[in-house]
Amino acid sequence: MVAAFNGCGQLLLLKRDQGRHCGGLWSFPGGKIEAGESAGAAAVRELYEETALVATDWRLLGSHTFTYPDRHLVFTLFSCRCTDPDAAICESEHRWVESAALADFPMPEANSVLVAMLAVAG
Ligand SMILES: Nc1nc2c([nH]c(=O)n2[C@@H]2O[C@H](COP(=O)(O)OP(=O)(O)OP(=O)(O)O)[C@@H](O)[C@H]2O)c(=O)[nH]1
Repeated sequence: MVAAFNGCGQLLLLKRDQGRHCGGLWSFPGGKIEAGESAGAAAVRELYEETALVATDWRLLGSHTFTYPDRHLVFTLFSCRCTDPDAAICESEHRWVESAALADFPMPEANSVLVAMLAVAG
C-alpha cells in the first residue's frame, strides 16, 4: 500500500468501486504483488497504474496482516512524495486529504493499523 503525500502534507485516497472488495470505501493506492516482484516494486507500479503519478522519497513504514471473513491479507506500507500531484489521473474518485481528516473518510477495516503506522512515522 502507498501513502502518497503531496507537498502540503496531504495524502491521496482513492474511492474503491462498488462491486470490488471493500467497495465504496476510501483506500490507499496499492494492490497485490505479482509473482517475482518485490513489495517496493509493486508499490511503485500500483501507484503509477492507479494514478499515473511518479513519486520520490520512498520509505518502508511497516507490515501488517489482517484477516477478513473471506481472505487473509499481508500489507506492506510505503510512504512517498509526489512532486506533481495535480498530474494524478485516477479511474475512480480521488482526494488529497489532511492526515487529521482521515477519520472523515470511511476506510476498510484493515486500514486502522495502517493509519496508526502513518501517525507513528510522523
Ligand atoms: N488498494 C487497497 N486495498 C486495500 C486497502 N485496504 C484493504 O483492506 N485493501 C484490500 O486489499 C486487497 C488488495 O487490494 P486490490 O483489490 O486493490 O488489489 P488488486 O487491484 O491487485 O486486486 P484485483 O485486481 O483483484 O482487484 C483487497 O482485498 C482490498 O479490499 C487499501 O487501503 N488500499
